Amino acid sequence: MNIVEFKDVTKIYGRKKAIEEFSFSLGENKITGIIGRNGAGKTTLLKLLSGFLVTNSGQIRVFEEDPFNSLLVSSNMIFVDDSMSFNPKLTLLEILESANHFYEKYDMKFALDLMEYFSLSREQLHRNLSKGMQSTFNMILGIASRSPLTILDEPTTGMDAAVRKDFYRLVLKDYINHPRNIVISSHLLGEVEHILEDILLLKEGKKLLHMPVSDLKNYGMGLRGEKKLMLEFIKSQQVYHKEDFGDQDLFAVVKNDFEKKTLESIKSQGIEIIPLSTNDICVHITNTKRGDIDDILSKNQFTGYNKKANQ
Ligand SMILES: Nc1ncnc2c1ncn2[C@@H]1O[C@H](COP(=O)(O)OP(=O)(O)OP(=O)(O)O)[C@@H](O)[C@H]1O
Repeated sequence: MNIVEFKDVTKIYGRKKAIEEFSFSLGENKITGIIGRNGAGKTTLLKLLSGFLVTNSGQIRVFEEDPFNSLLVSSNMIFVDDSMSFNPKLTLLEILESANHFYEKYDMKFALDLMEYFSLSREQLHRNLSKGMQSTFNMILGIASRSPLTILDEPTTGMDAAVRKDFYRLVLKDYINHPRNIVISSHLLGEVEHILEDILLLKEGKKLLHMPVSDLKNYGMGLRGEKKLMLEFIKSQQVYHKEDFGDQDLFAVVKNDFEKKTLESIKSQGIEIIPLSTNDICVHITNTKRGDIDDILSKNQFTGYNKKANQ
């Protein structure tokens, strides 16, 4: 059974289409990464999924219901992000107690053990915690809920490196012991990919791909060779990125839908095949800019910003 179904979903803020004709589904018990650059639409997608936002068009089903105003969805789902707000008078213990009351599978002992491990005092108020400690507490609240649909929106914001490491280990181990659907958004695939099974990649509100992380490794590849030869070869390919490499060569990132014999033929012509990391593949296929940061730097290094000329 699919836990989540999106069919042609569009969400517009003013004139901005944050999510556009988006369709995907999530089966049972997986860790899925929602990956995309800043502004790609990750948070909007997760808020639609959680029933916090209504669509402009299209259909969403979560546990076979429209998530908006659904008690079934809210009691089986937890949404964790760094802007969670609580009654300011409640202590951390009281917040956990109310979650324990609401969520059927809540593991209060686990939550309290984690609080102790991360040096969070039960008597503290949430608003008095540092940013990183708030994220840590929110993560404890979310993981201990054991919600069938656990949504973590950029959960590591503000956490230091050691806490991040513990966080990823905790999510993975707890998921193995208590399988459920965990959806994590991030703009850093490299940081989360070791705990993900599937990746849903967004670009400018649209779905670019949804596949097992292991398949993403072969989705794109780097090619380098003599410029003229390369330009001739890549003109019939889907090219995500190209840049000069020295005076003579060109480097390009292309979609990998080549047959084995084509690869052998290009190698024999002197084009080198360069394997890319999944993170590099994501960066290149979600790139929206023309040129790169070096172009801006080289344009500005001698002149600087001339206020008068620009007035
Ligand atoms: N409440 C809003 N009103 C108007 N525009 C919005 C609103 N929320 C989001 N947007 C716009 O919708 C687009 C998608 O935003 P969203 O927050 O979903 O992206 P994101 O992928 O989560 O970004 P980030 O990684 O920077 O958090 C952006 O262009 C953003 O400016």
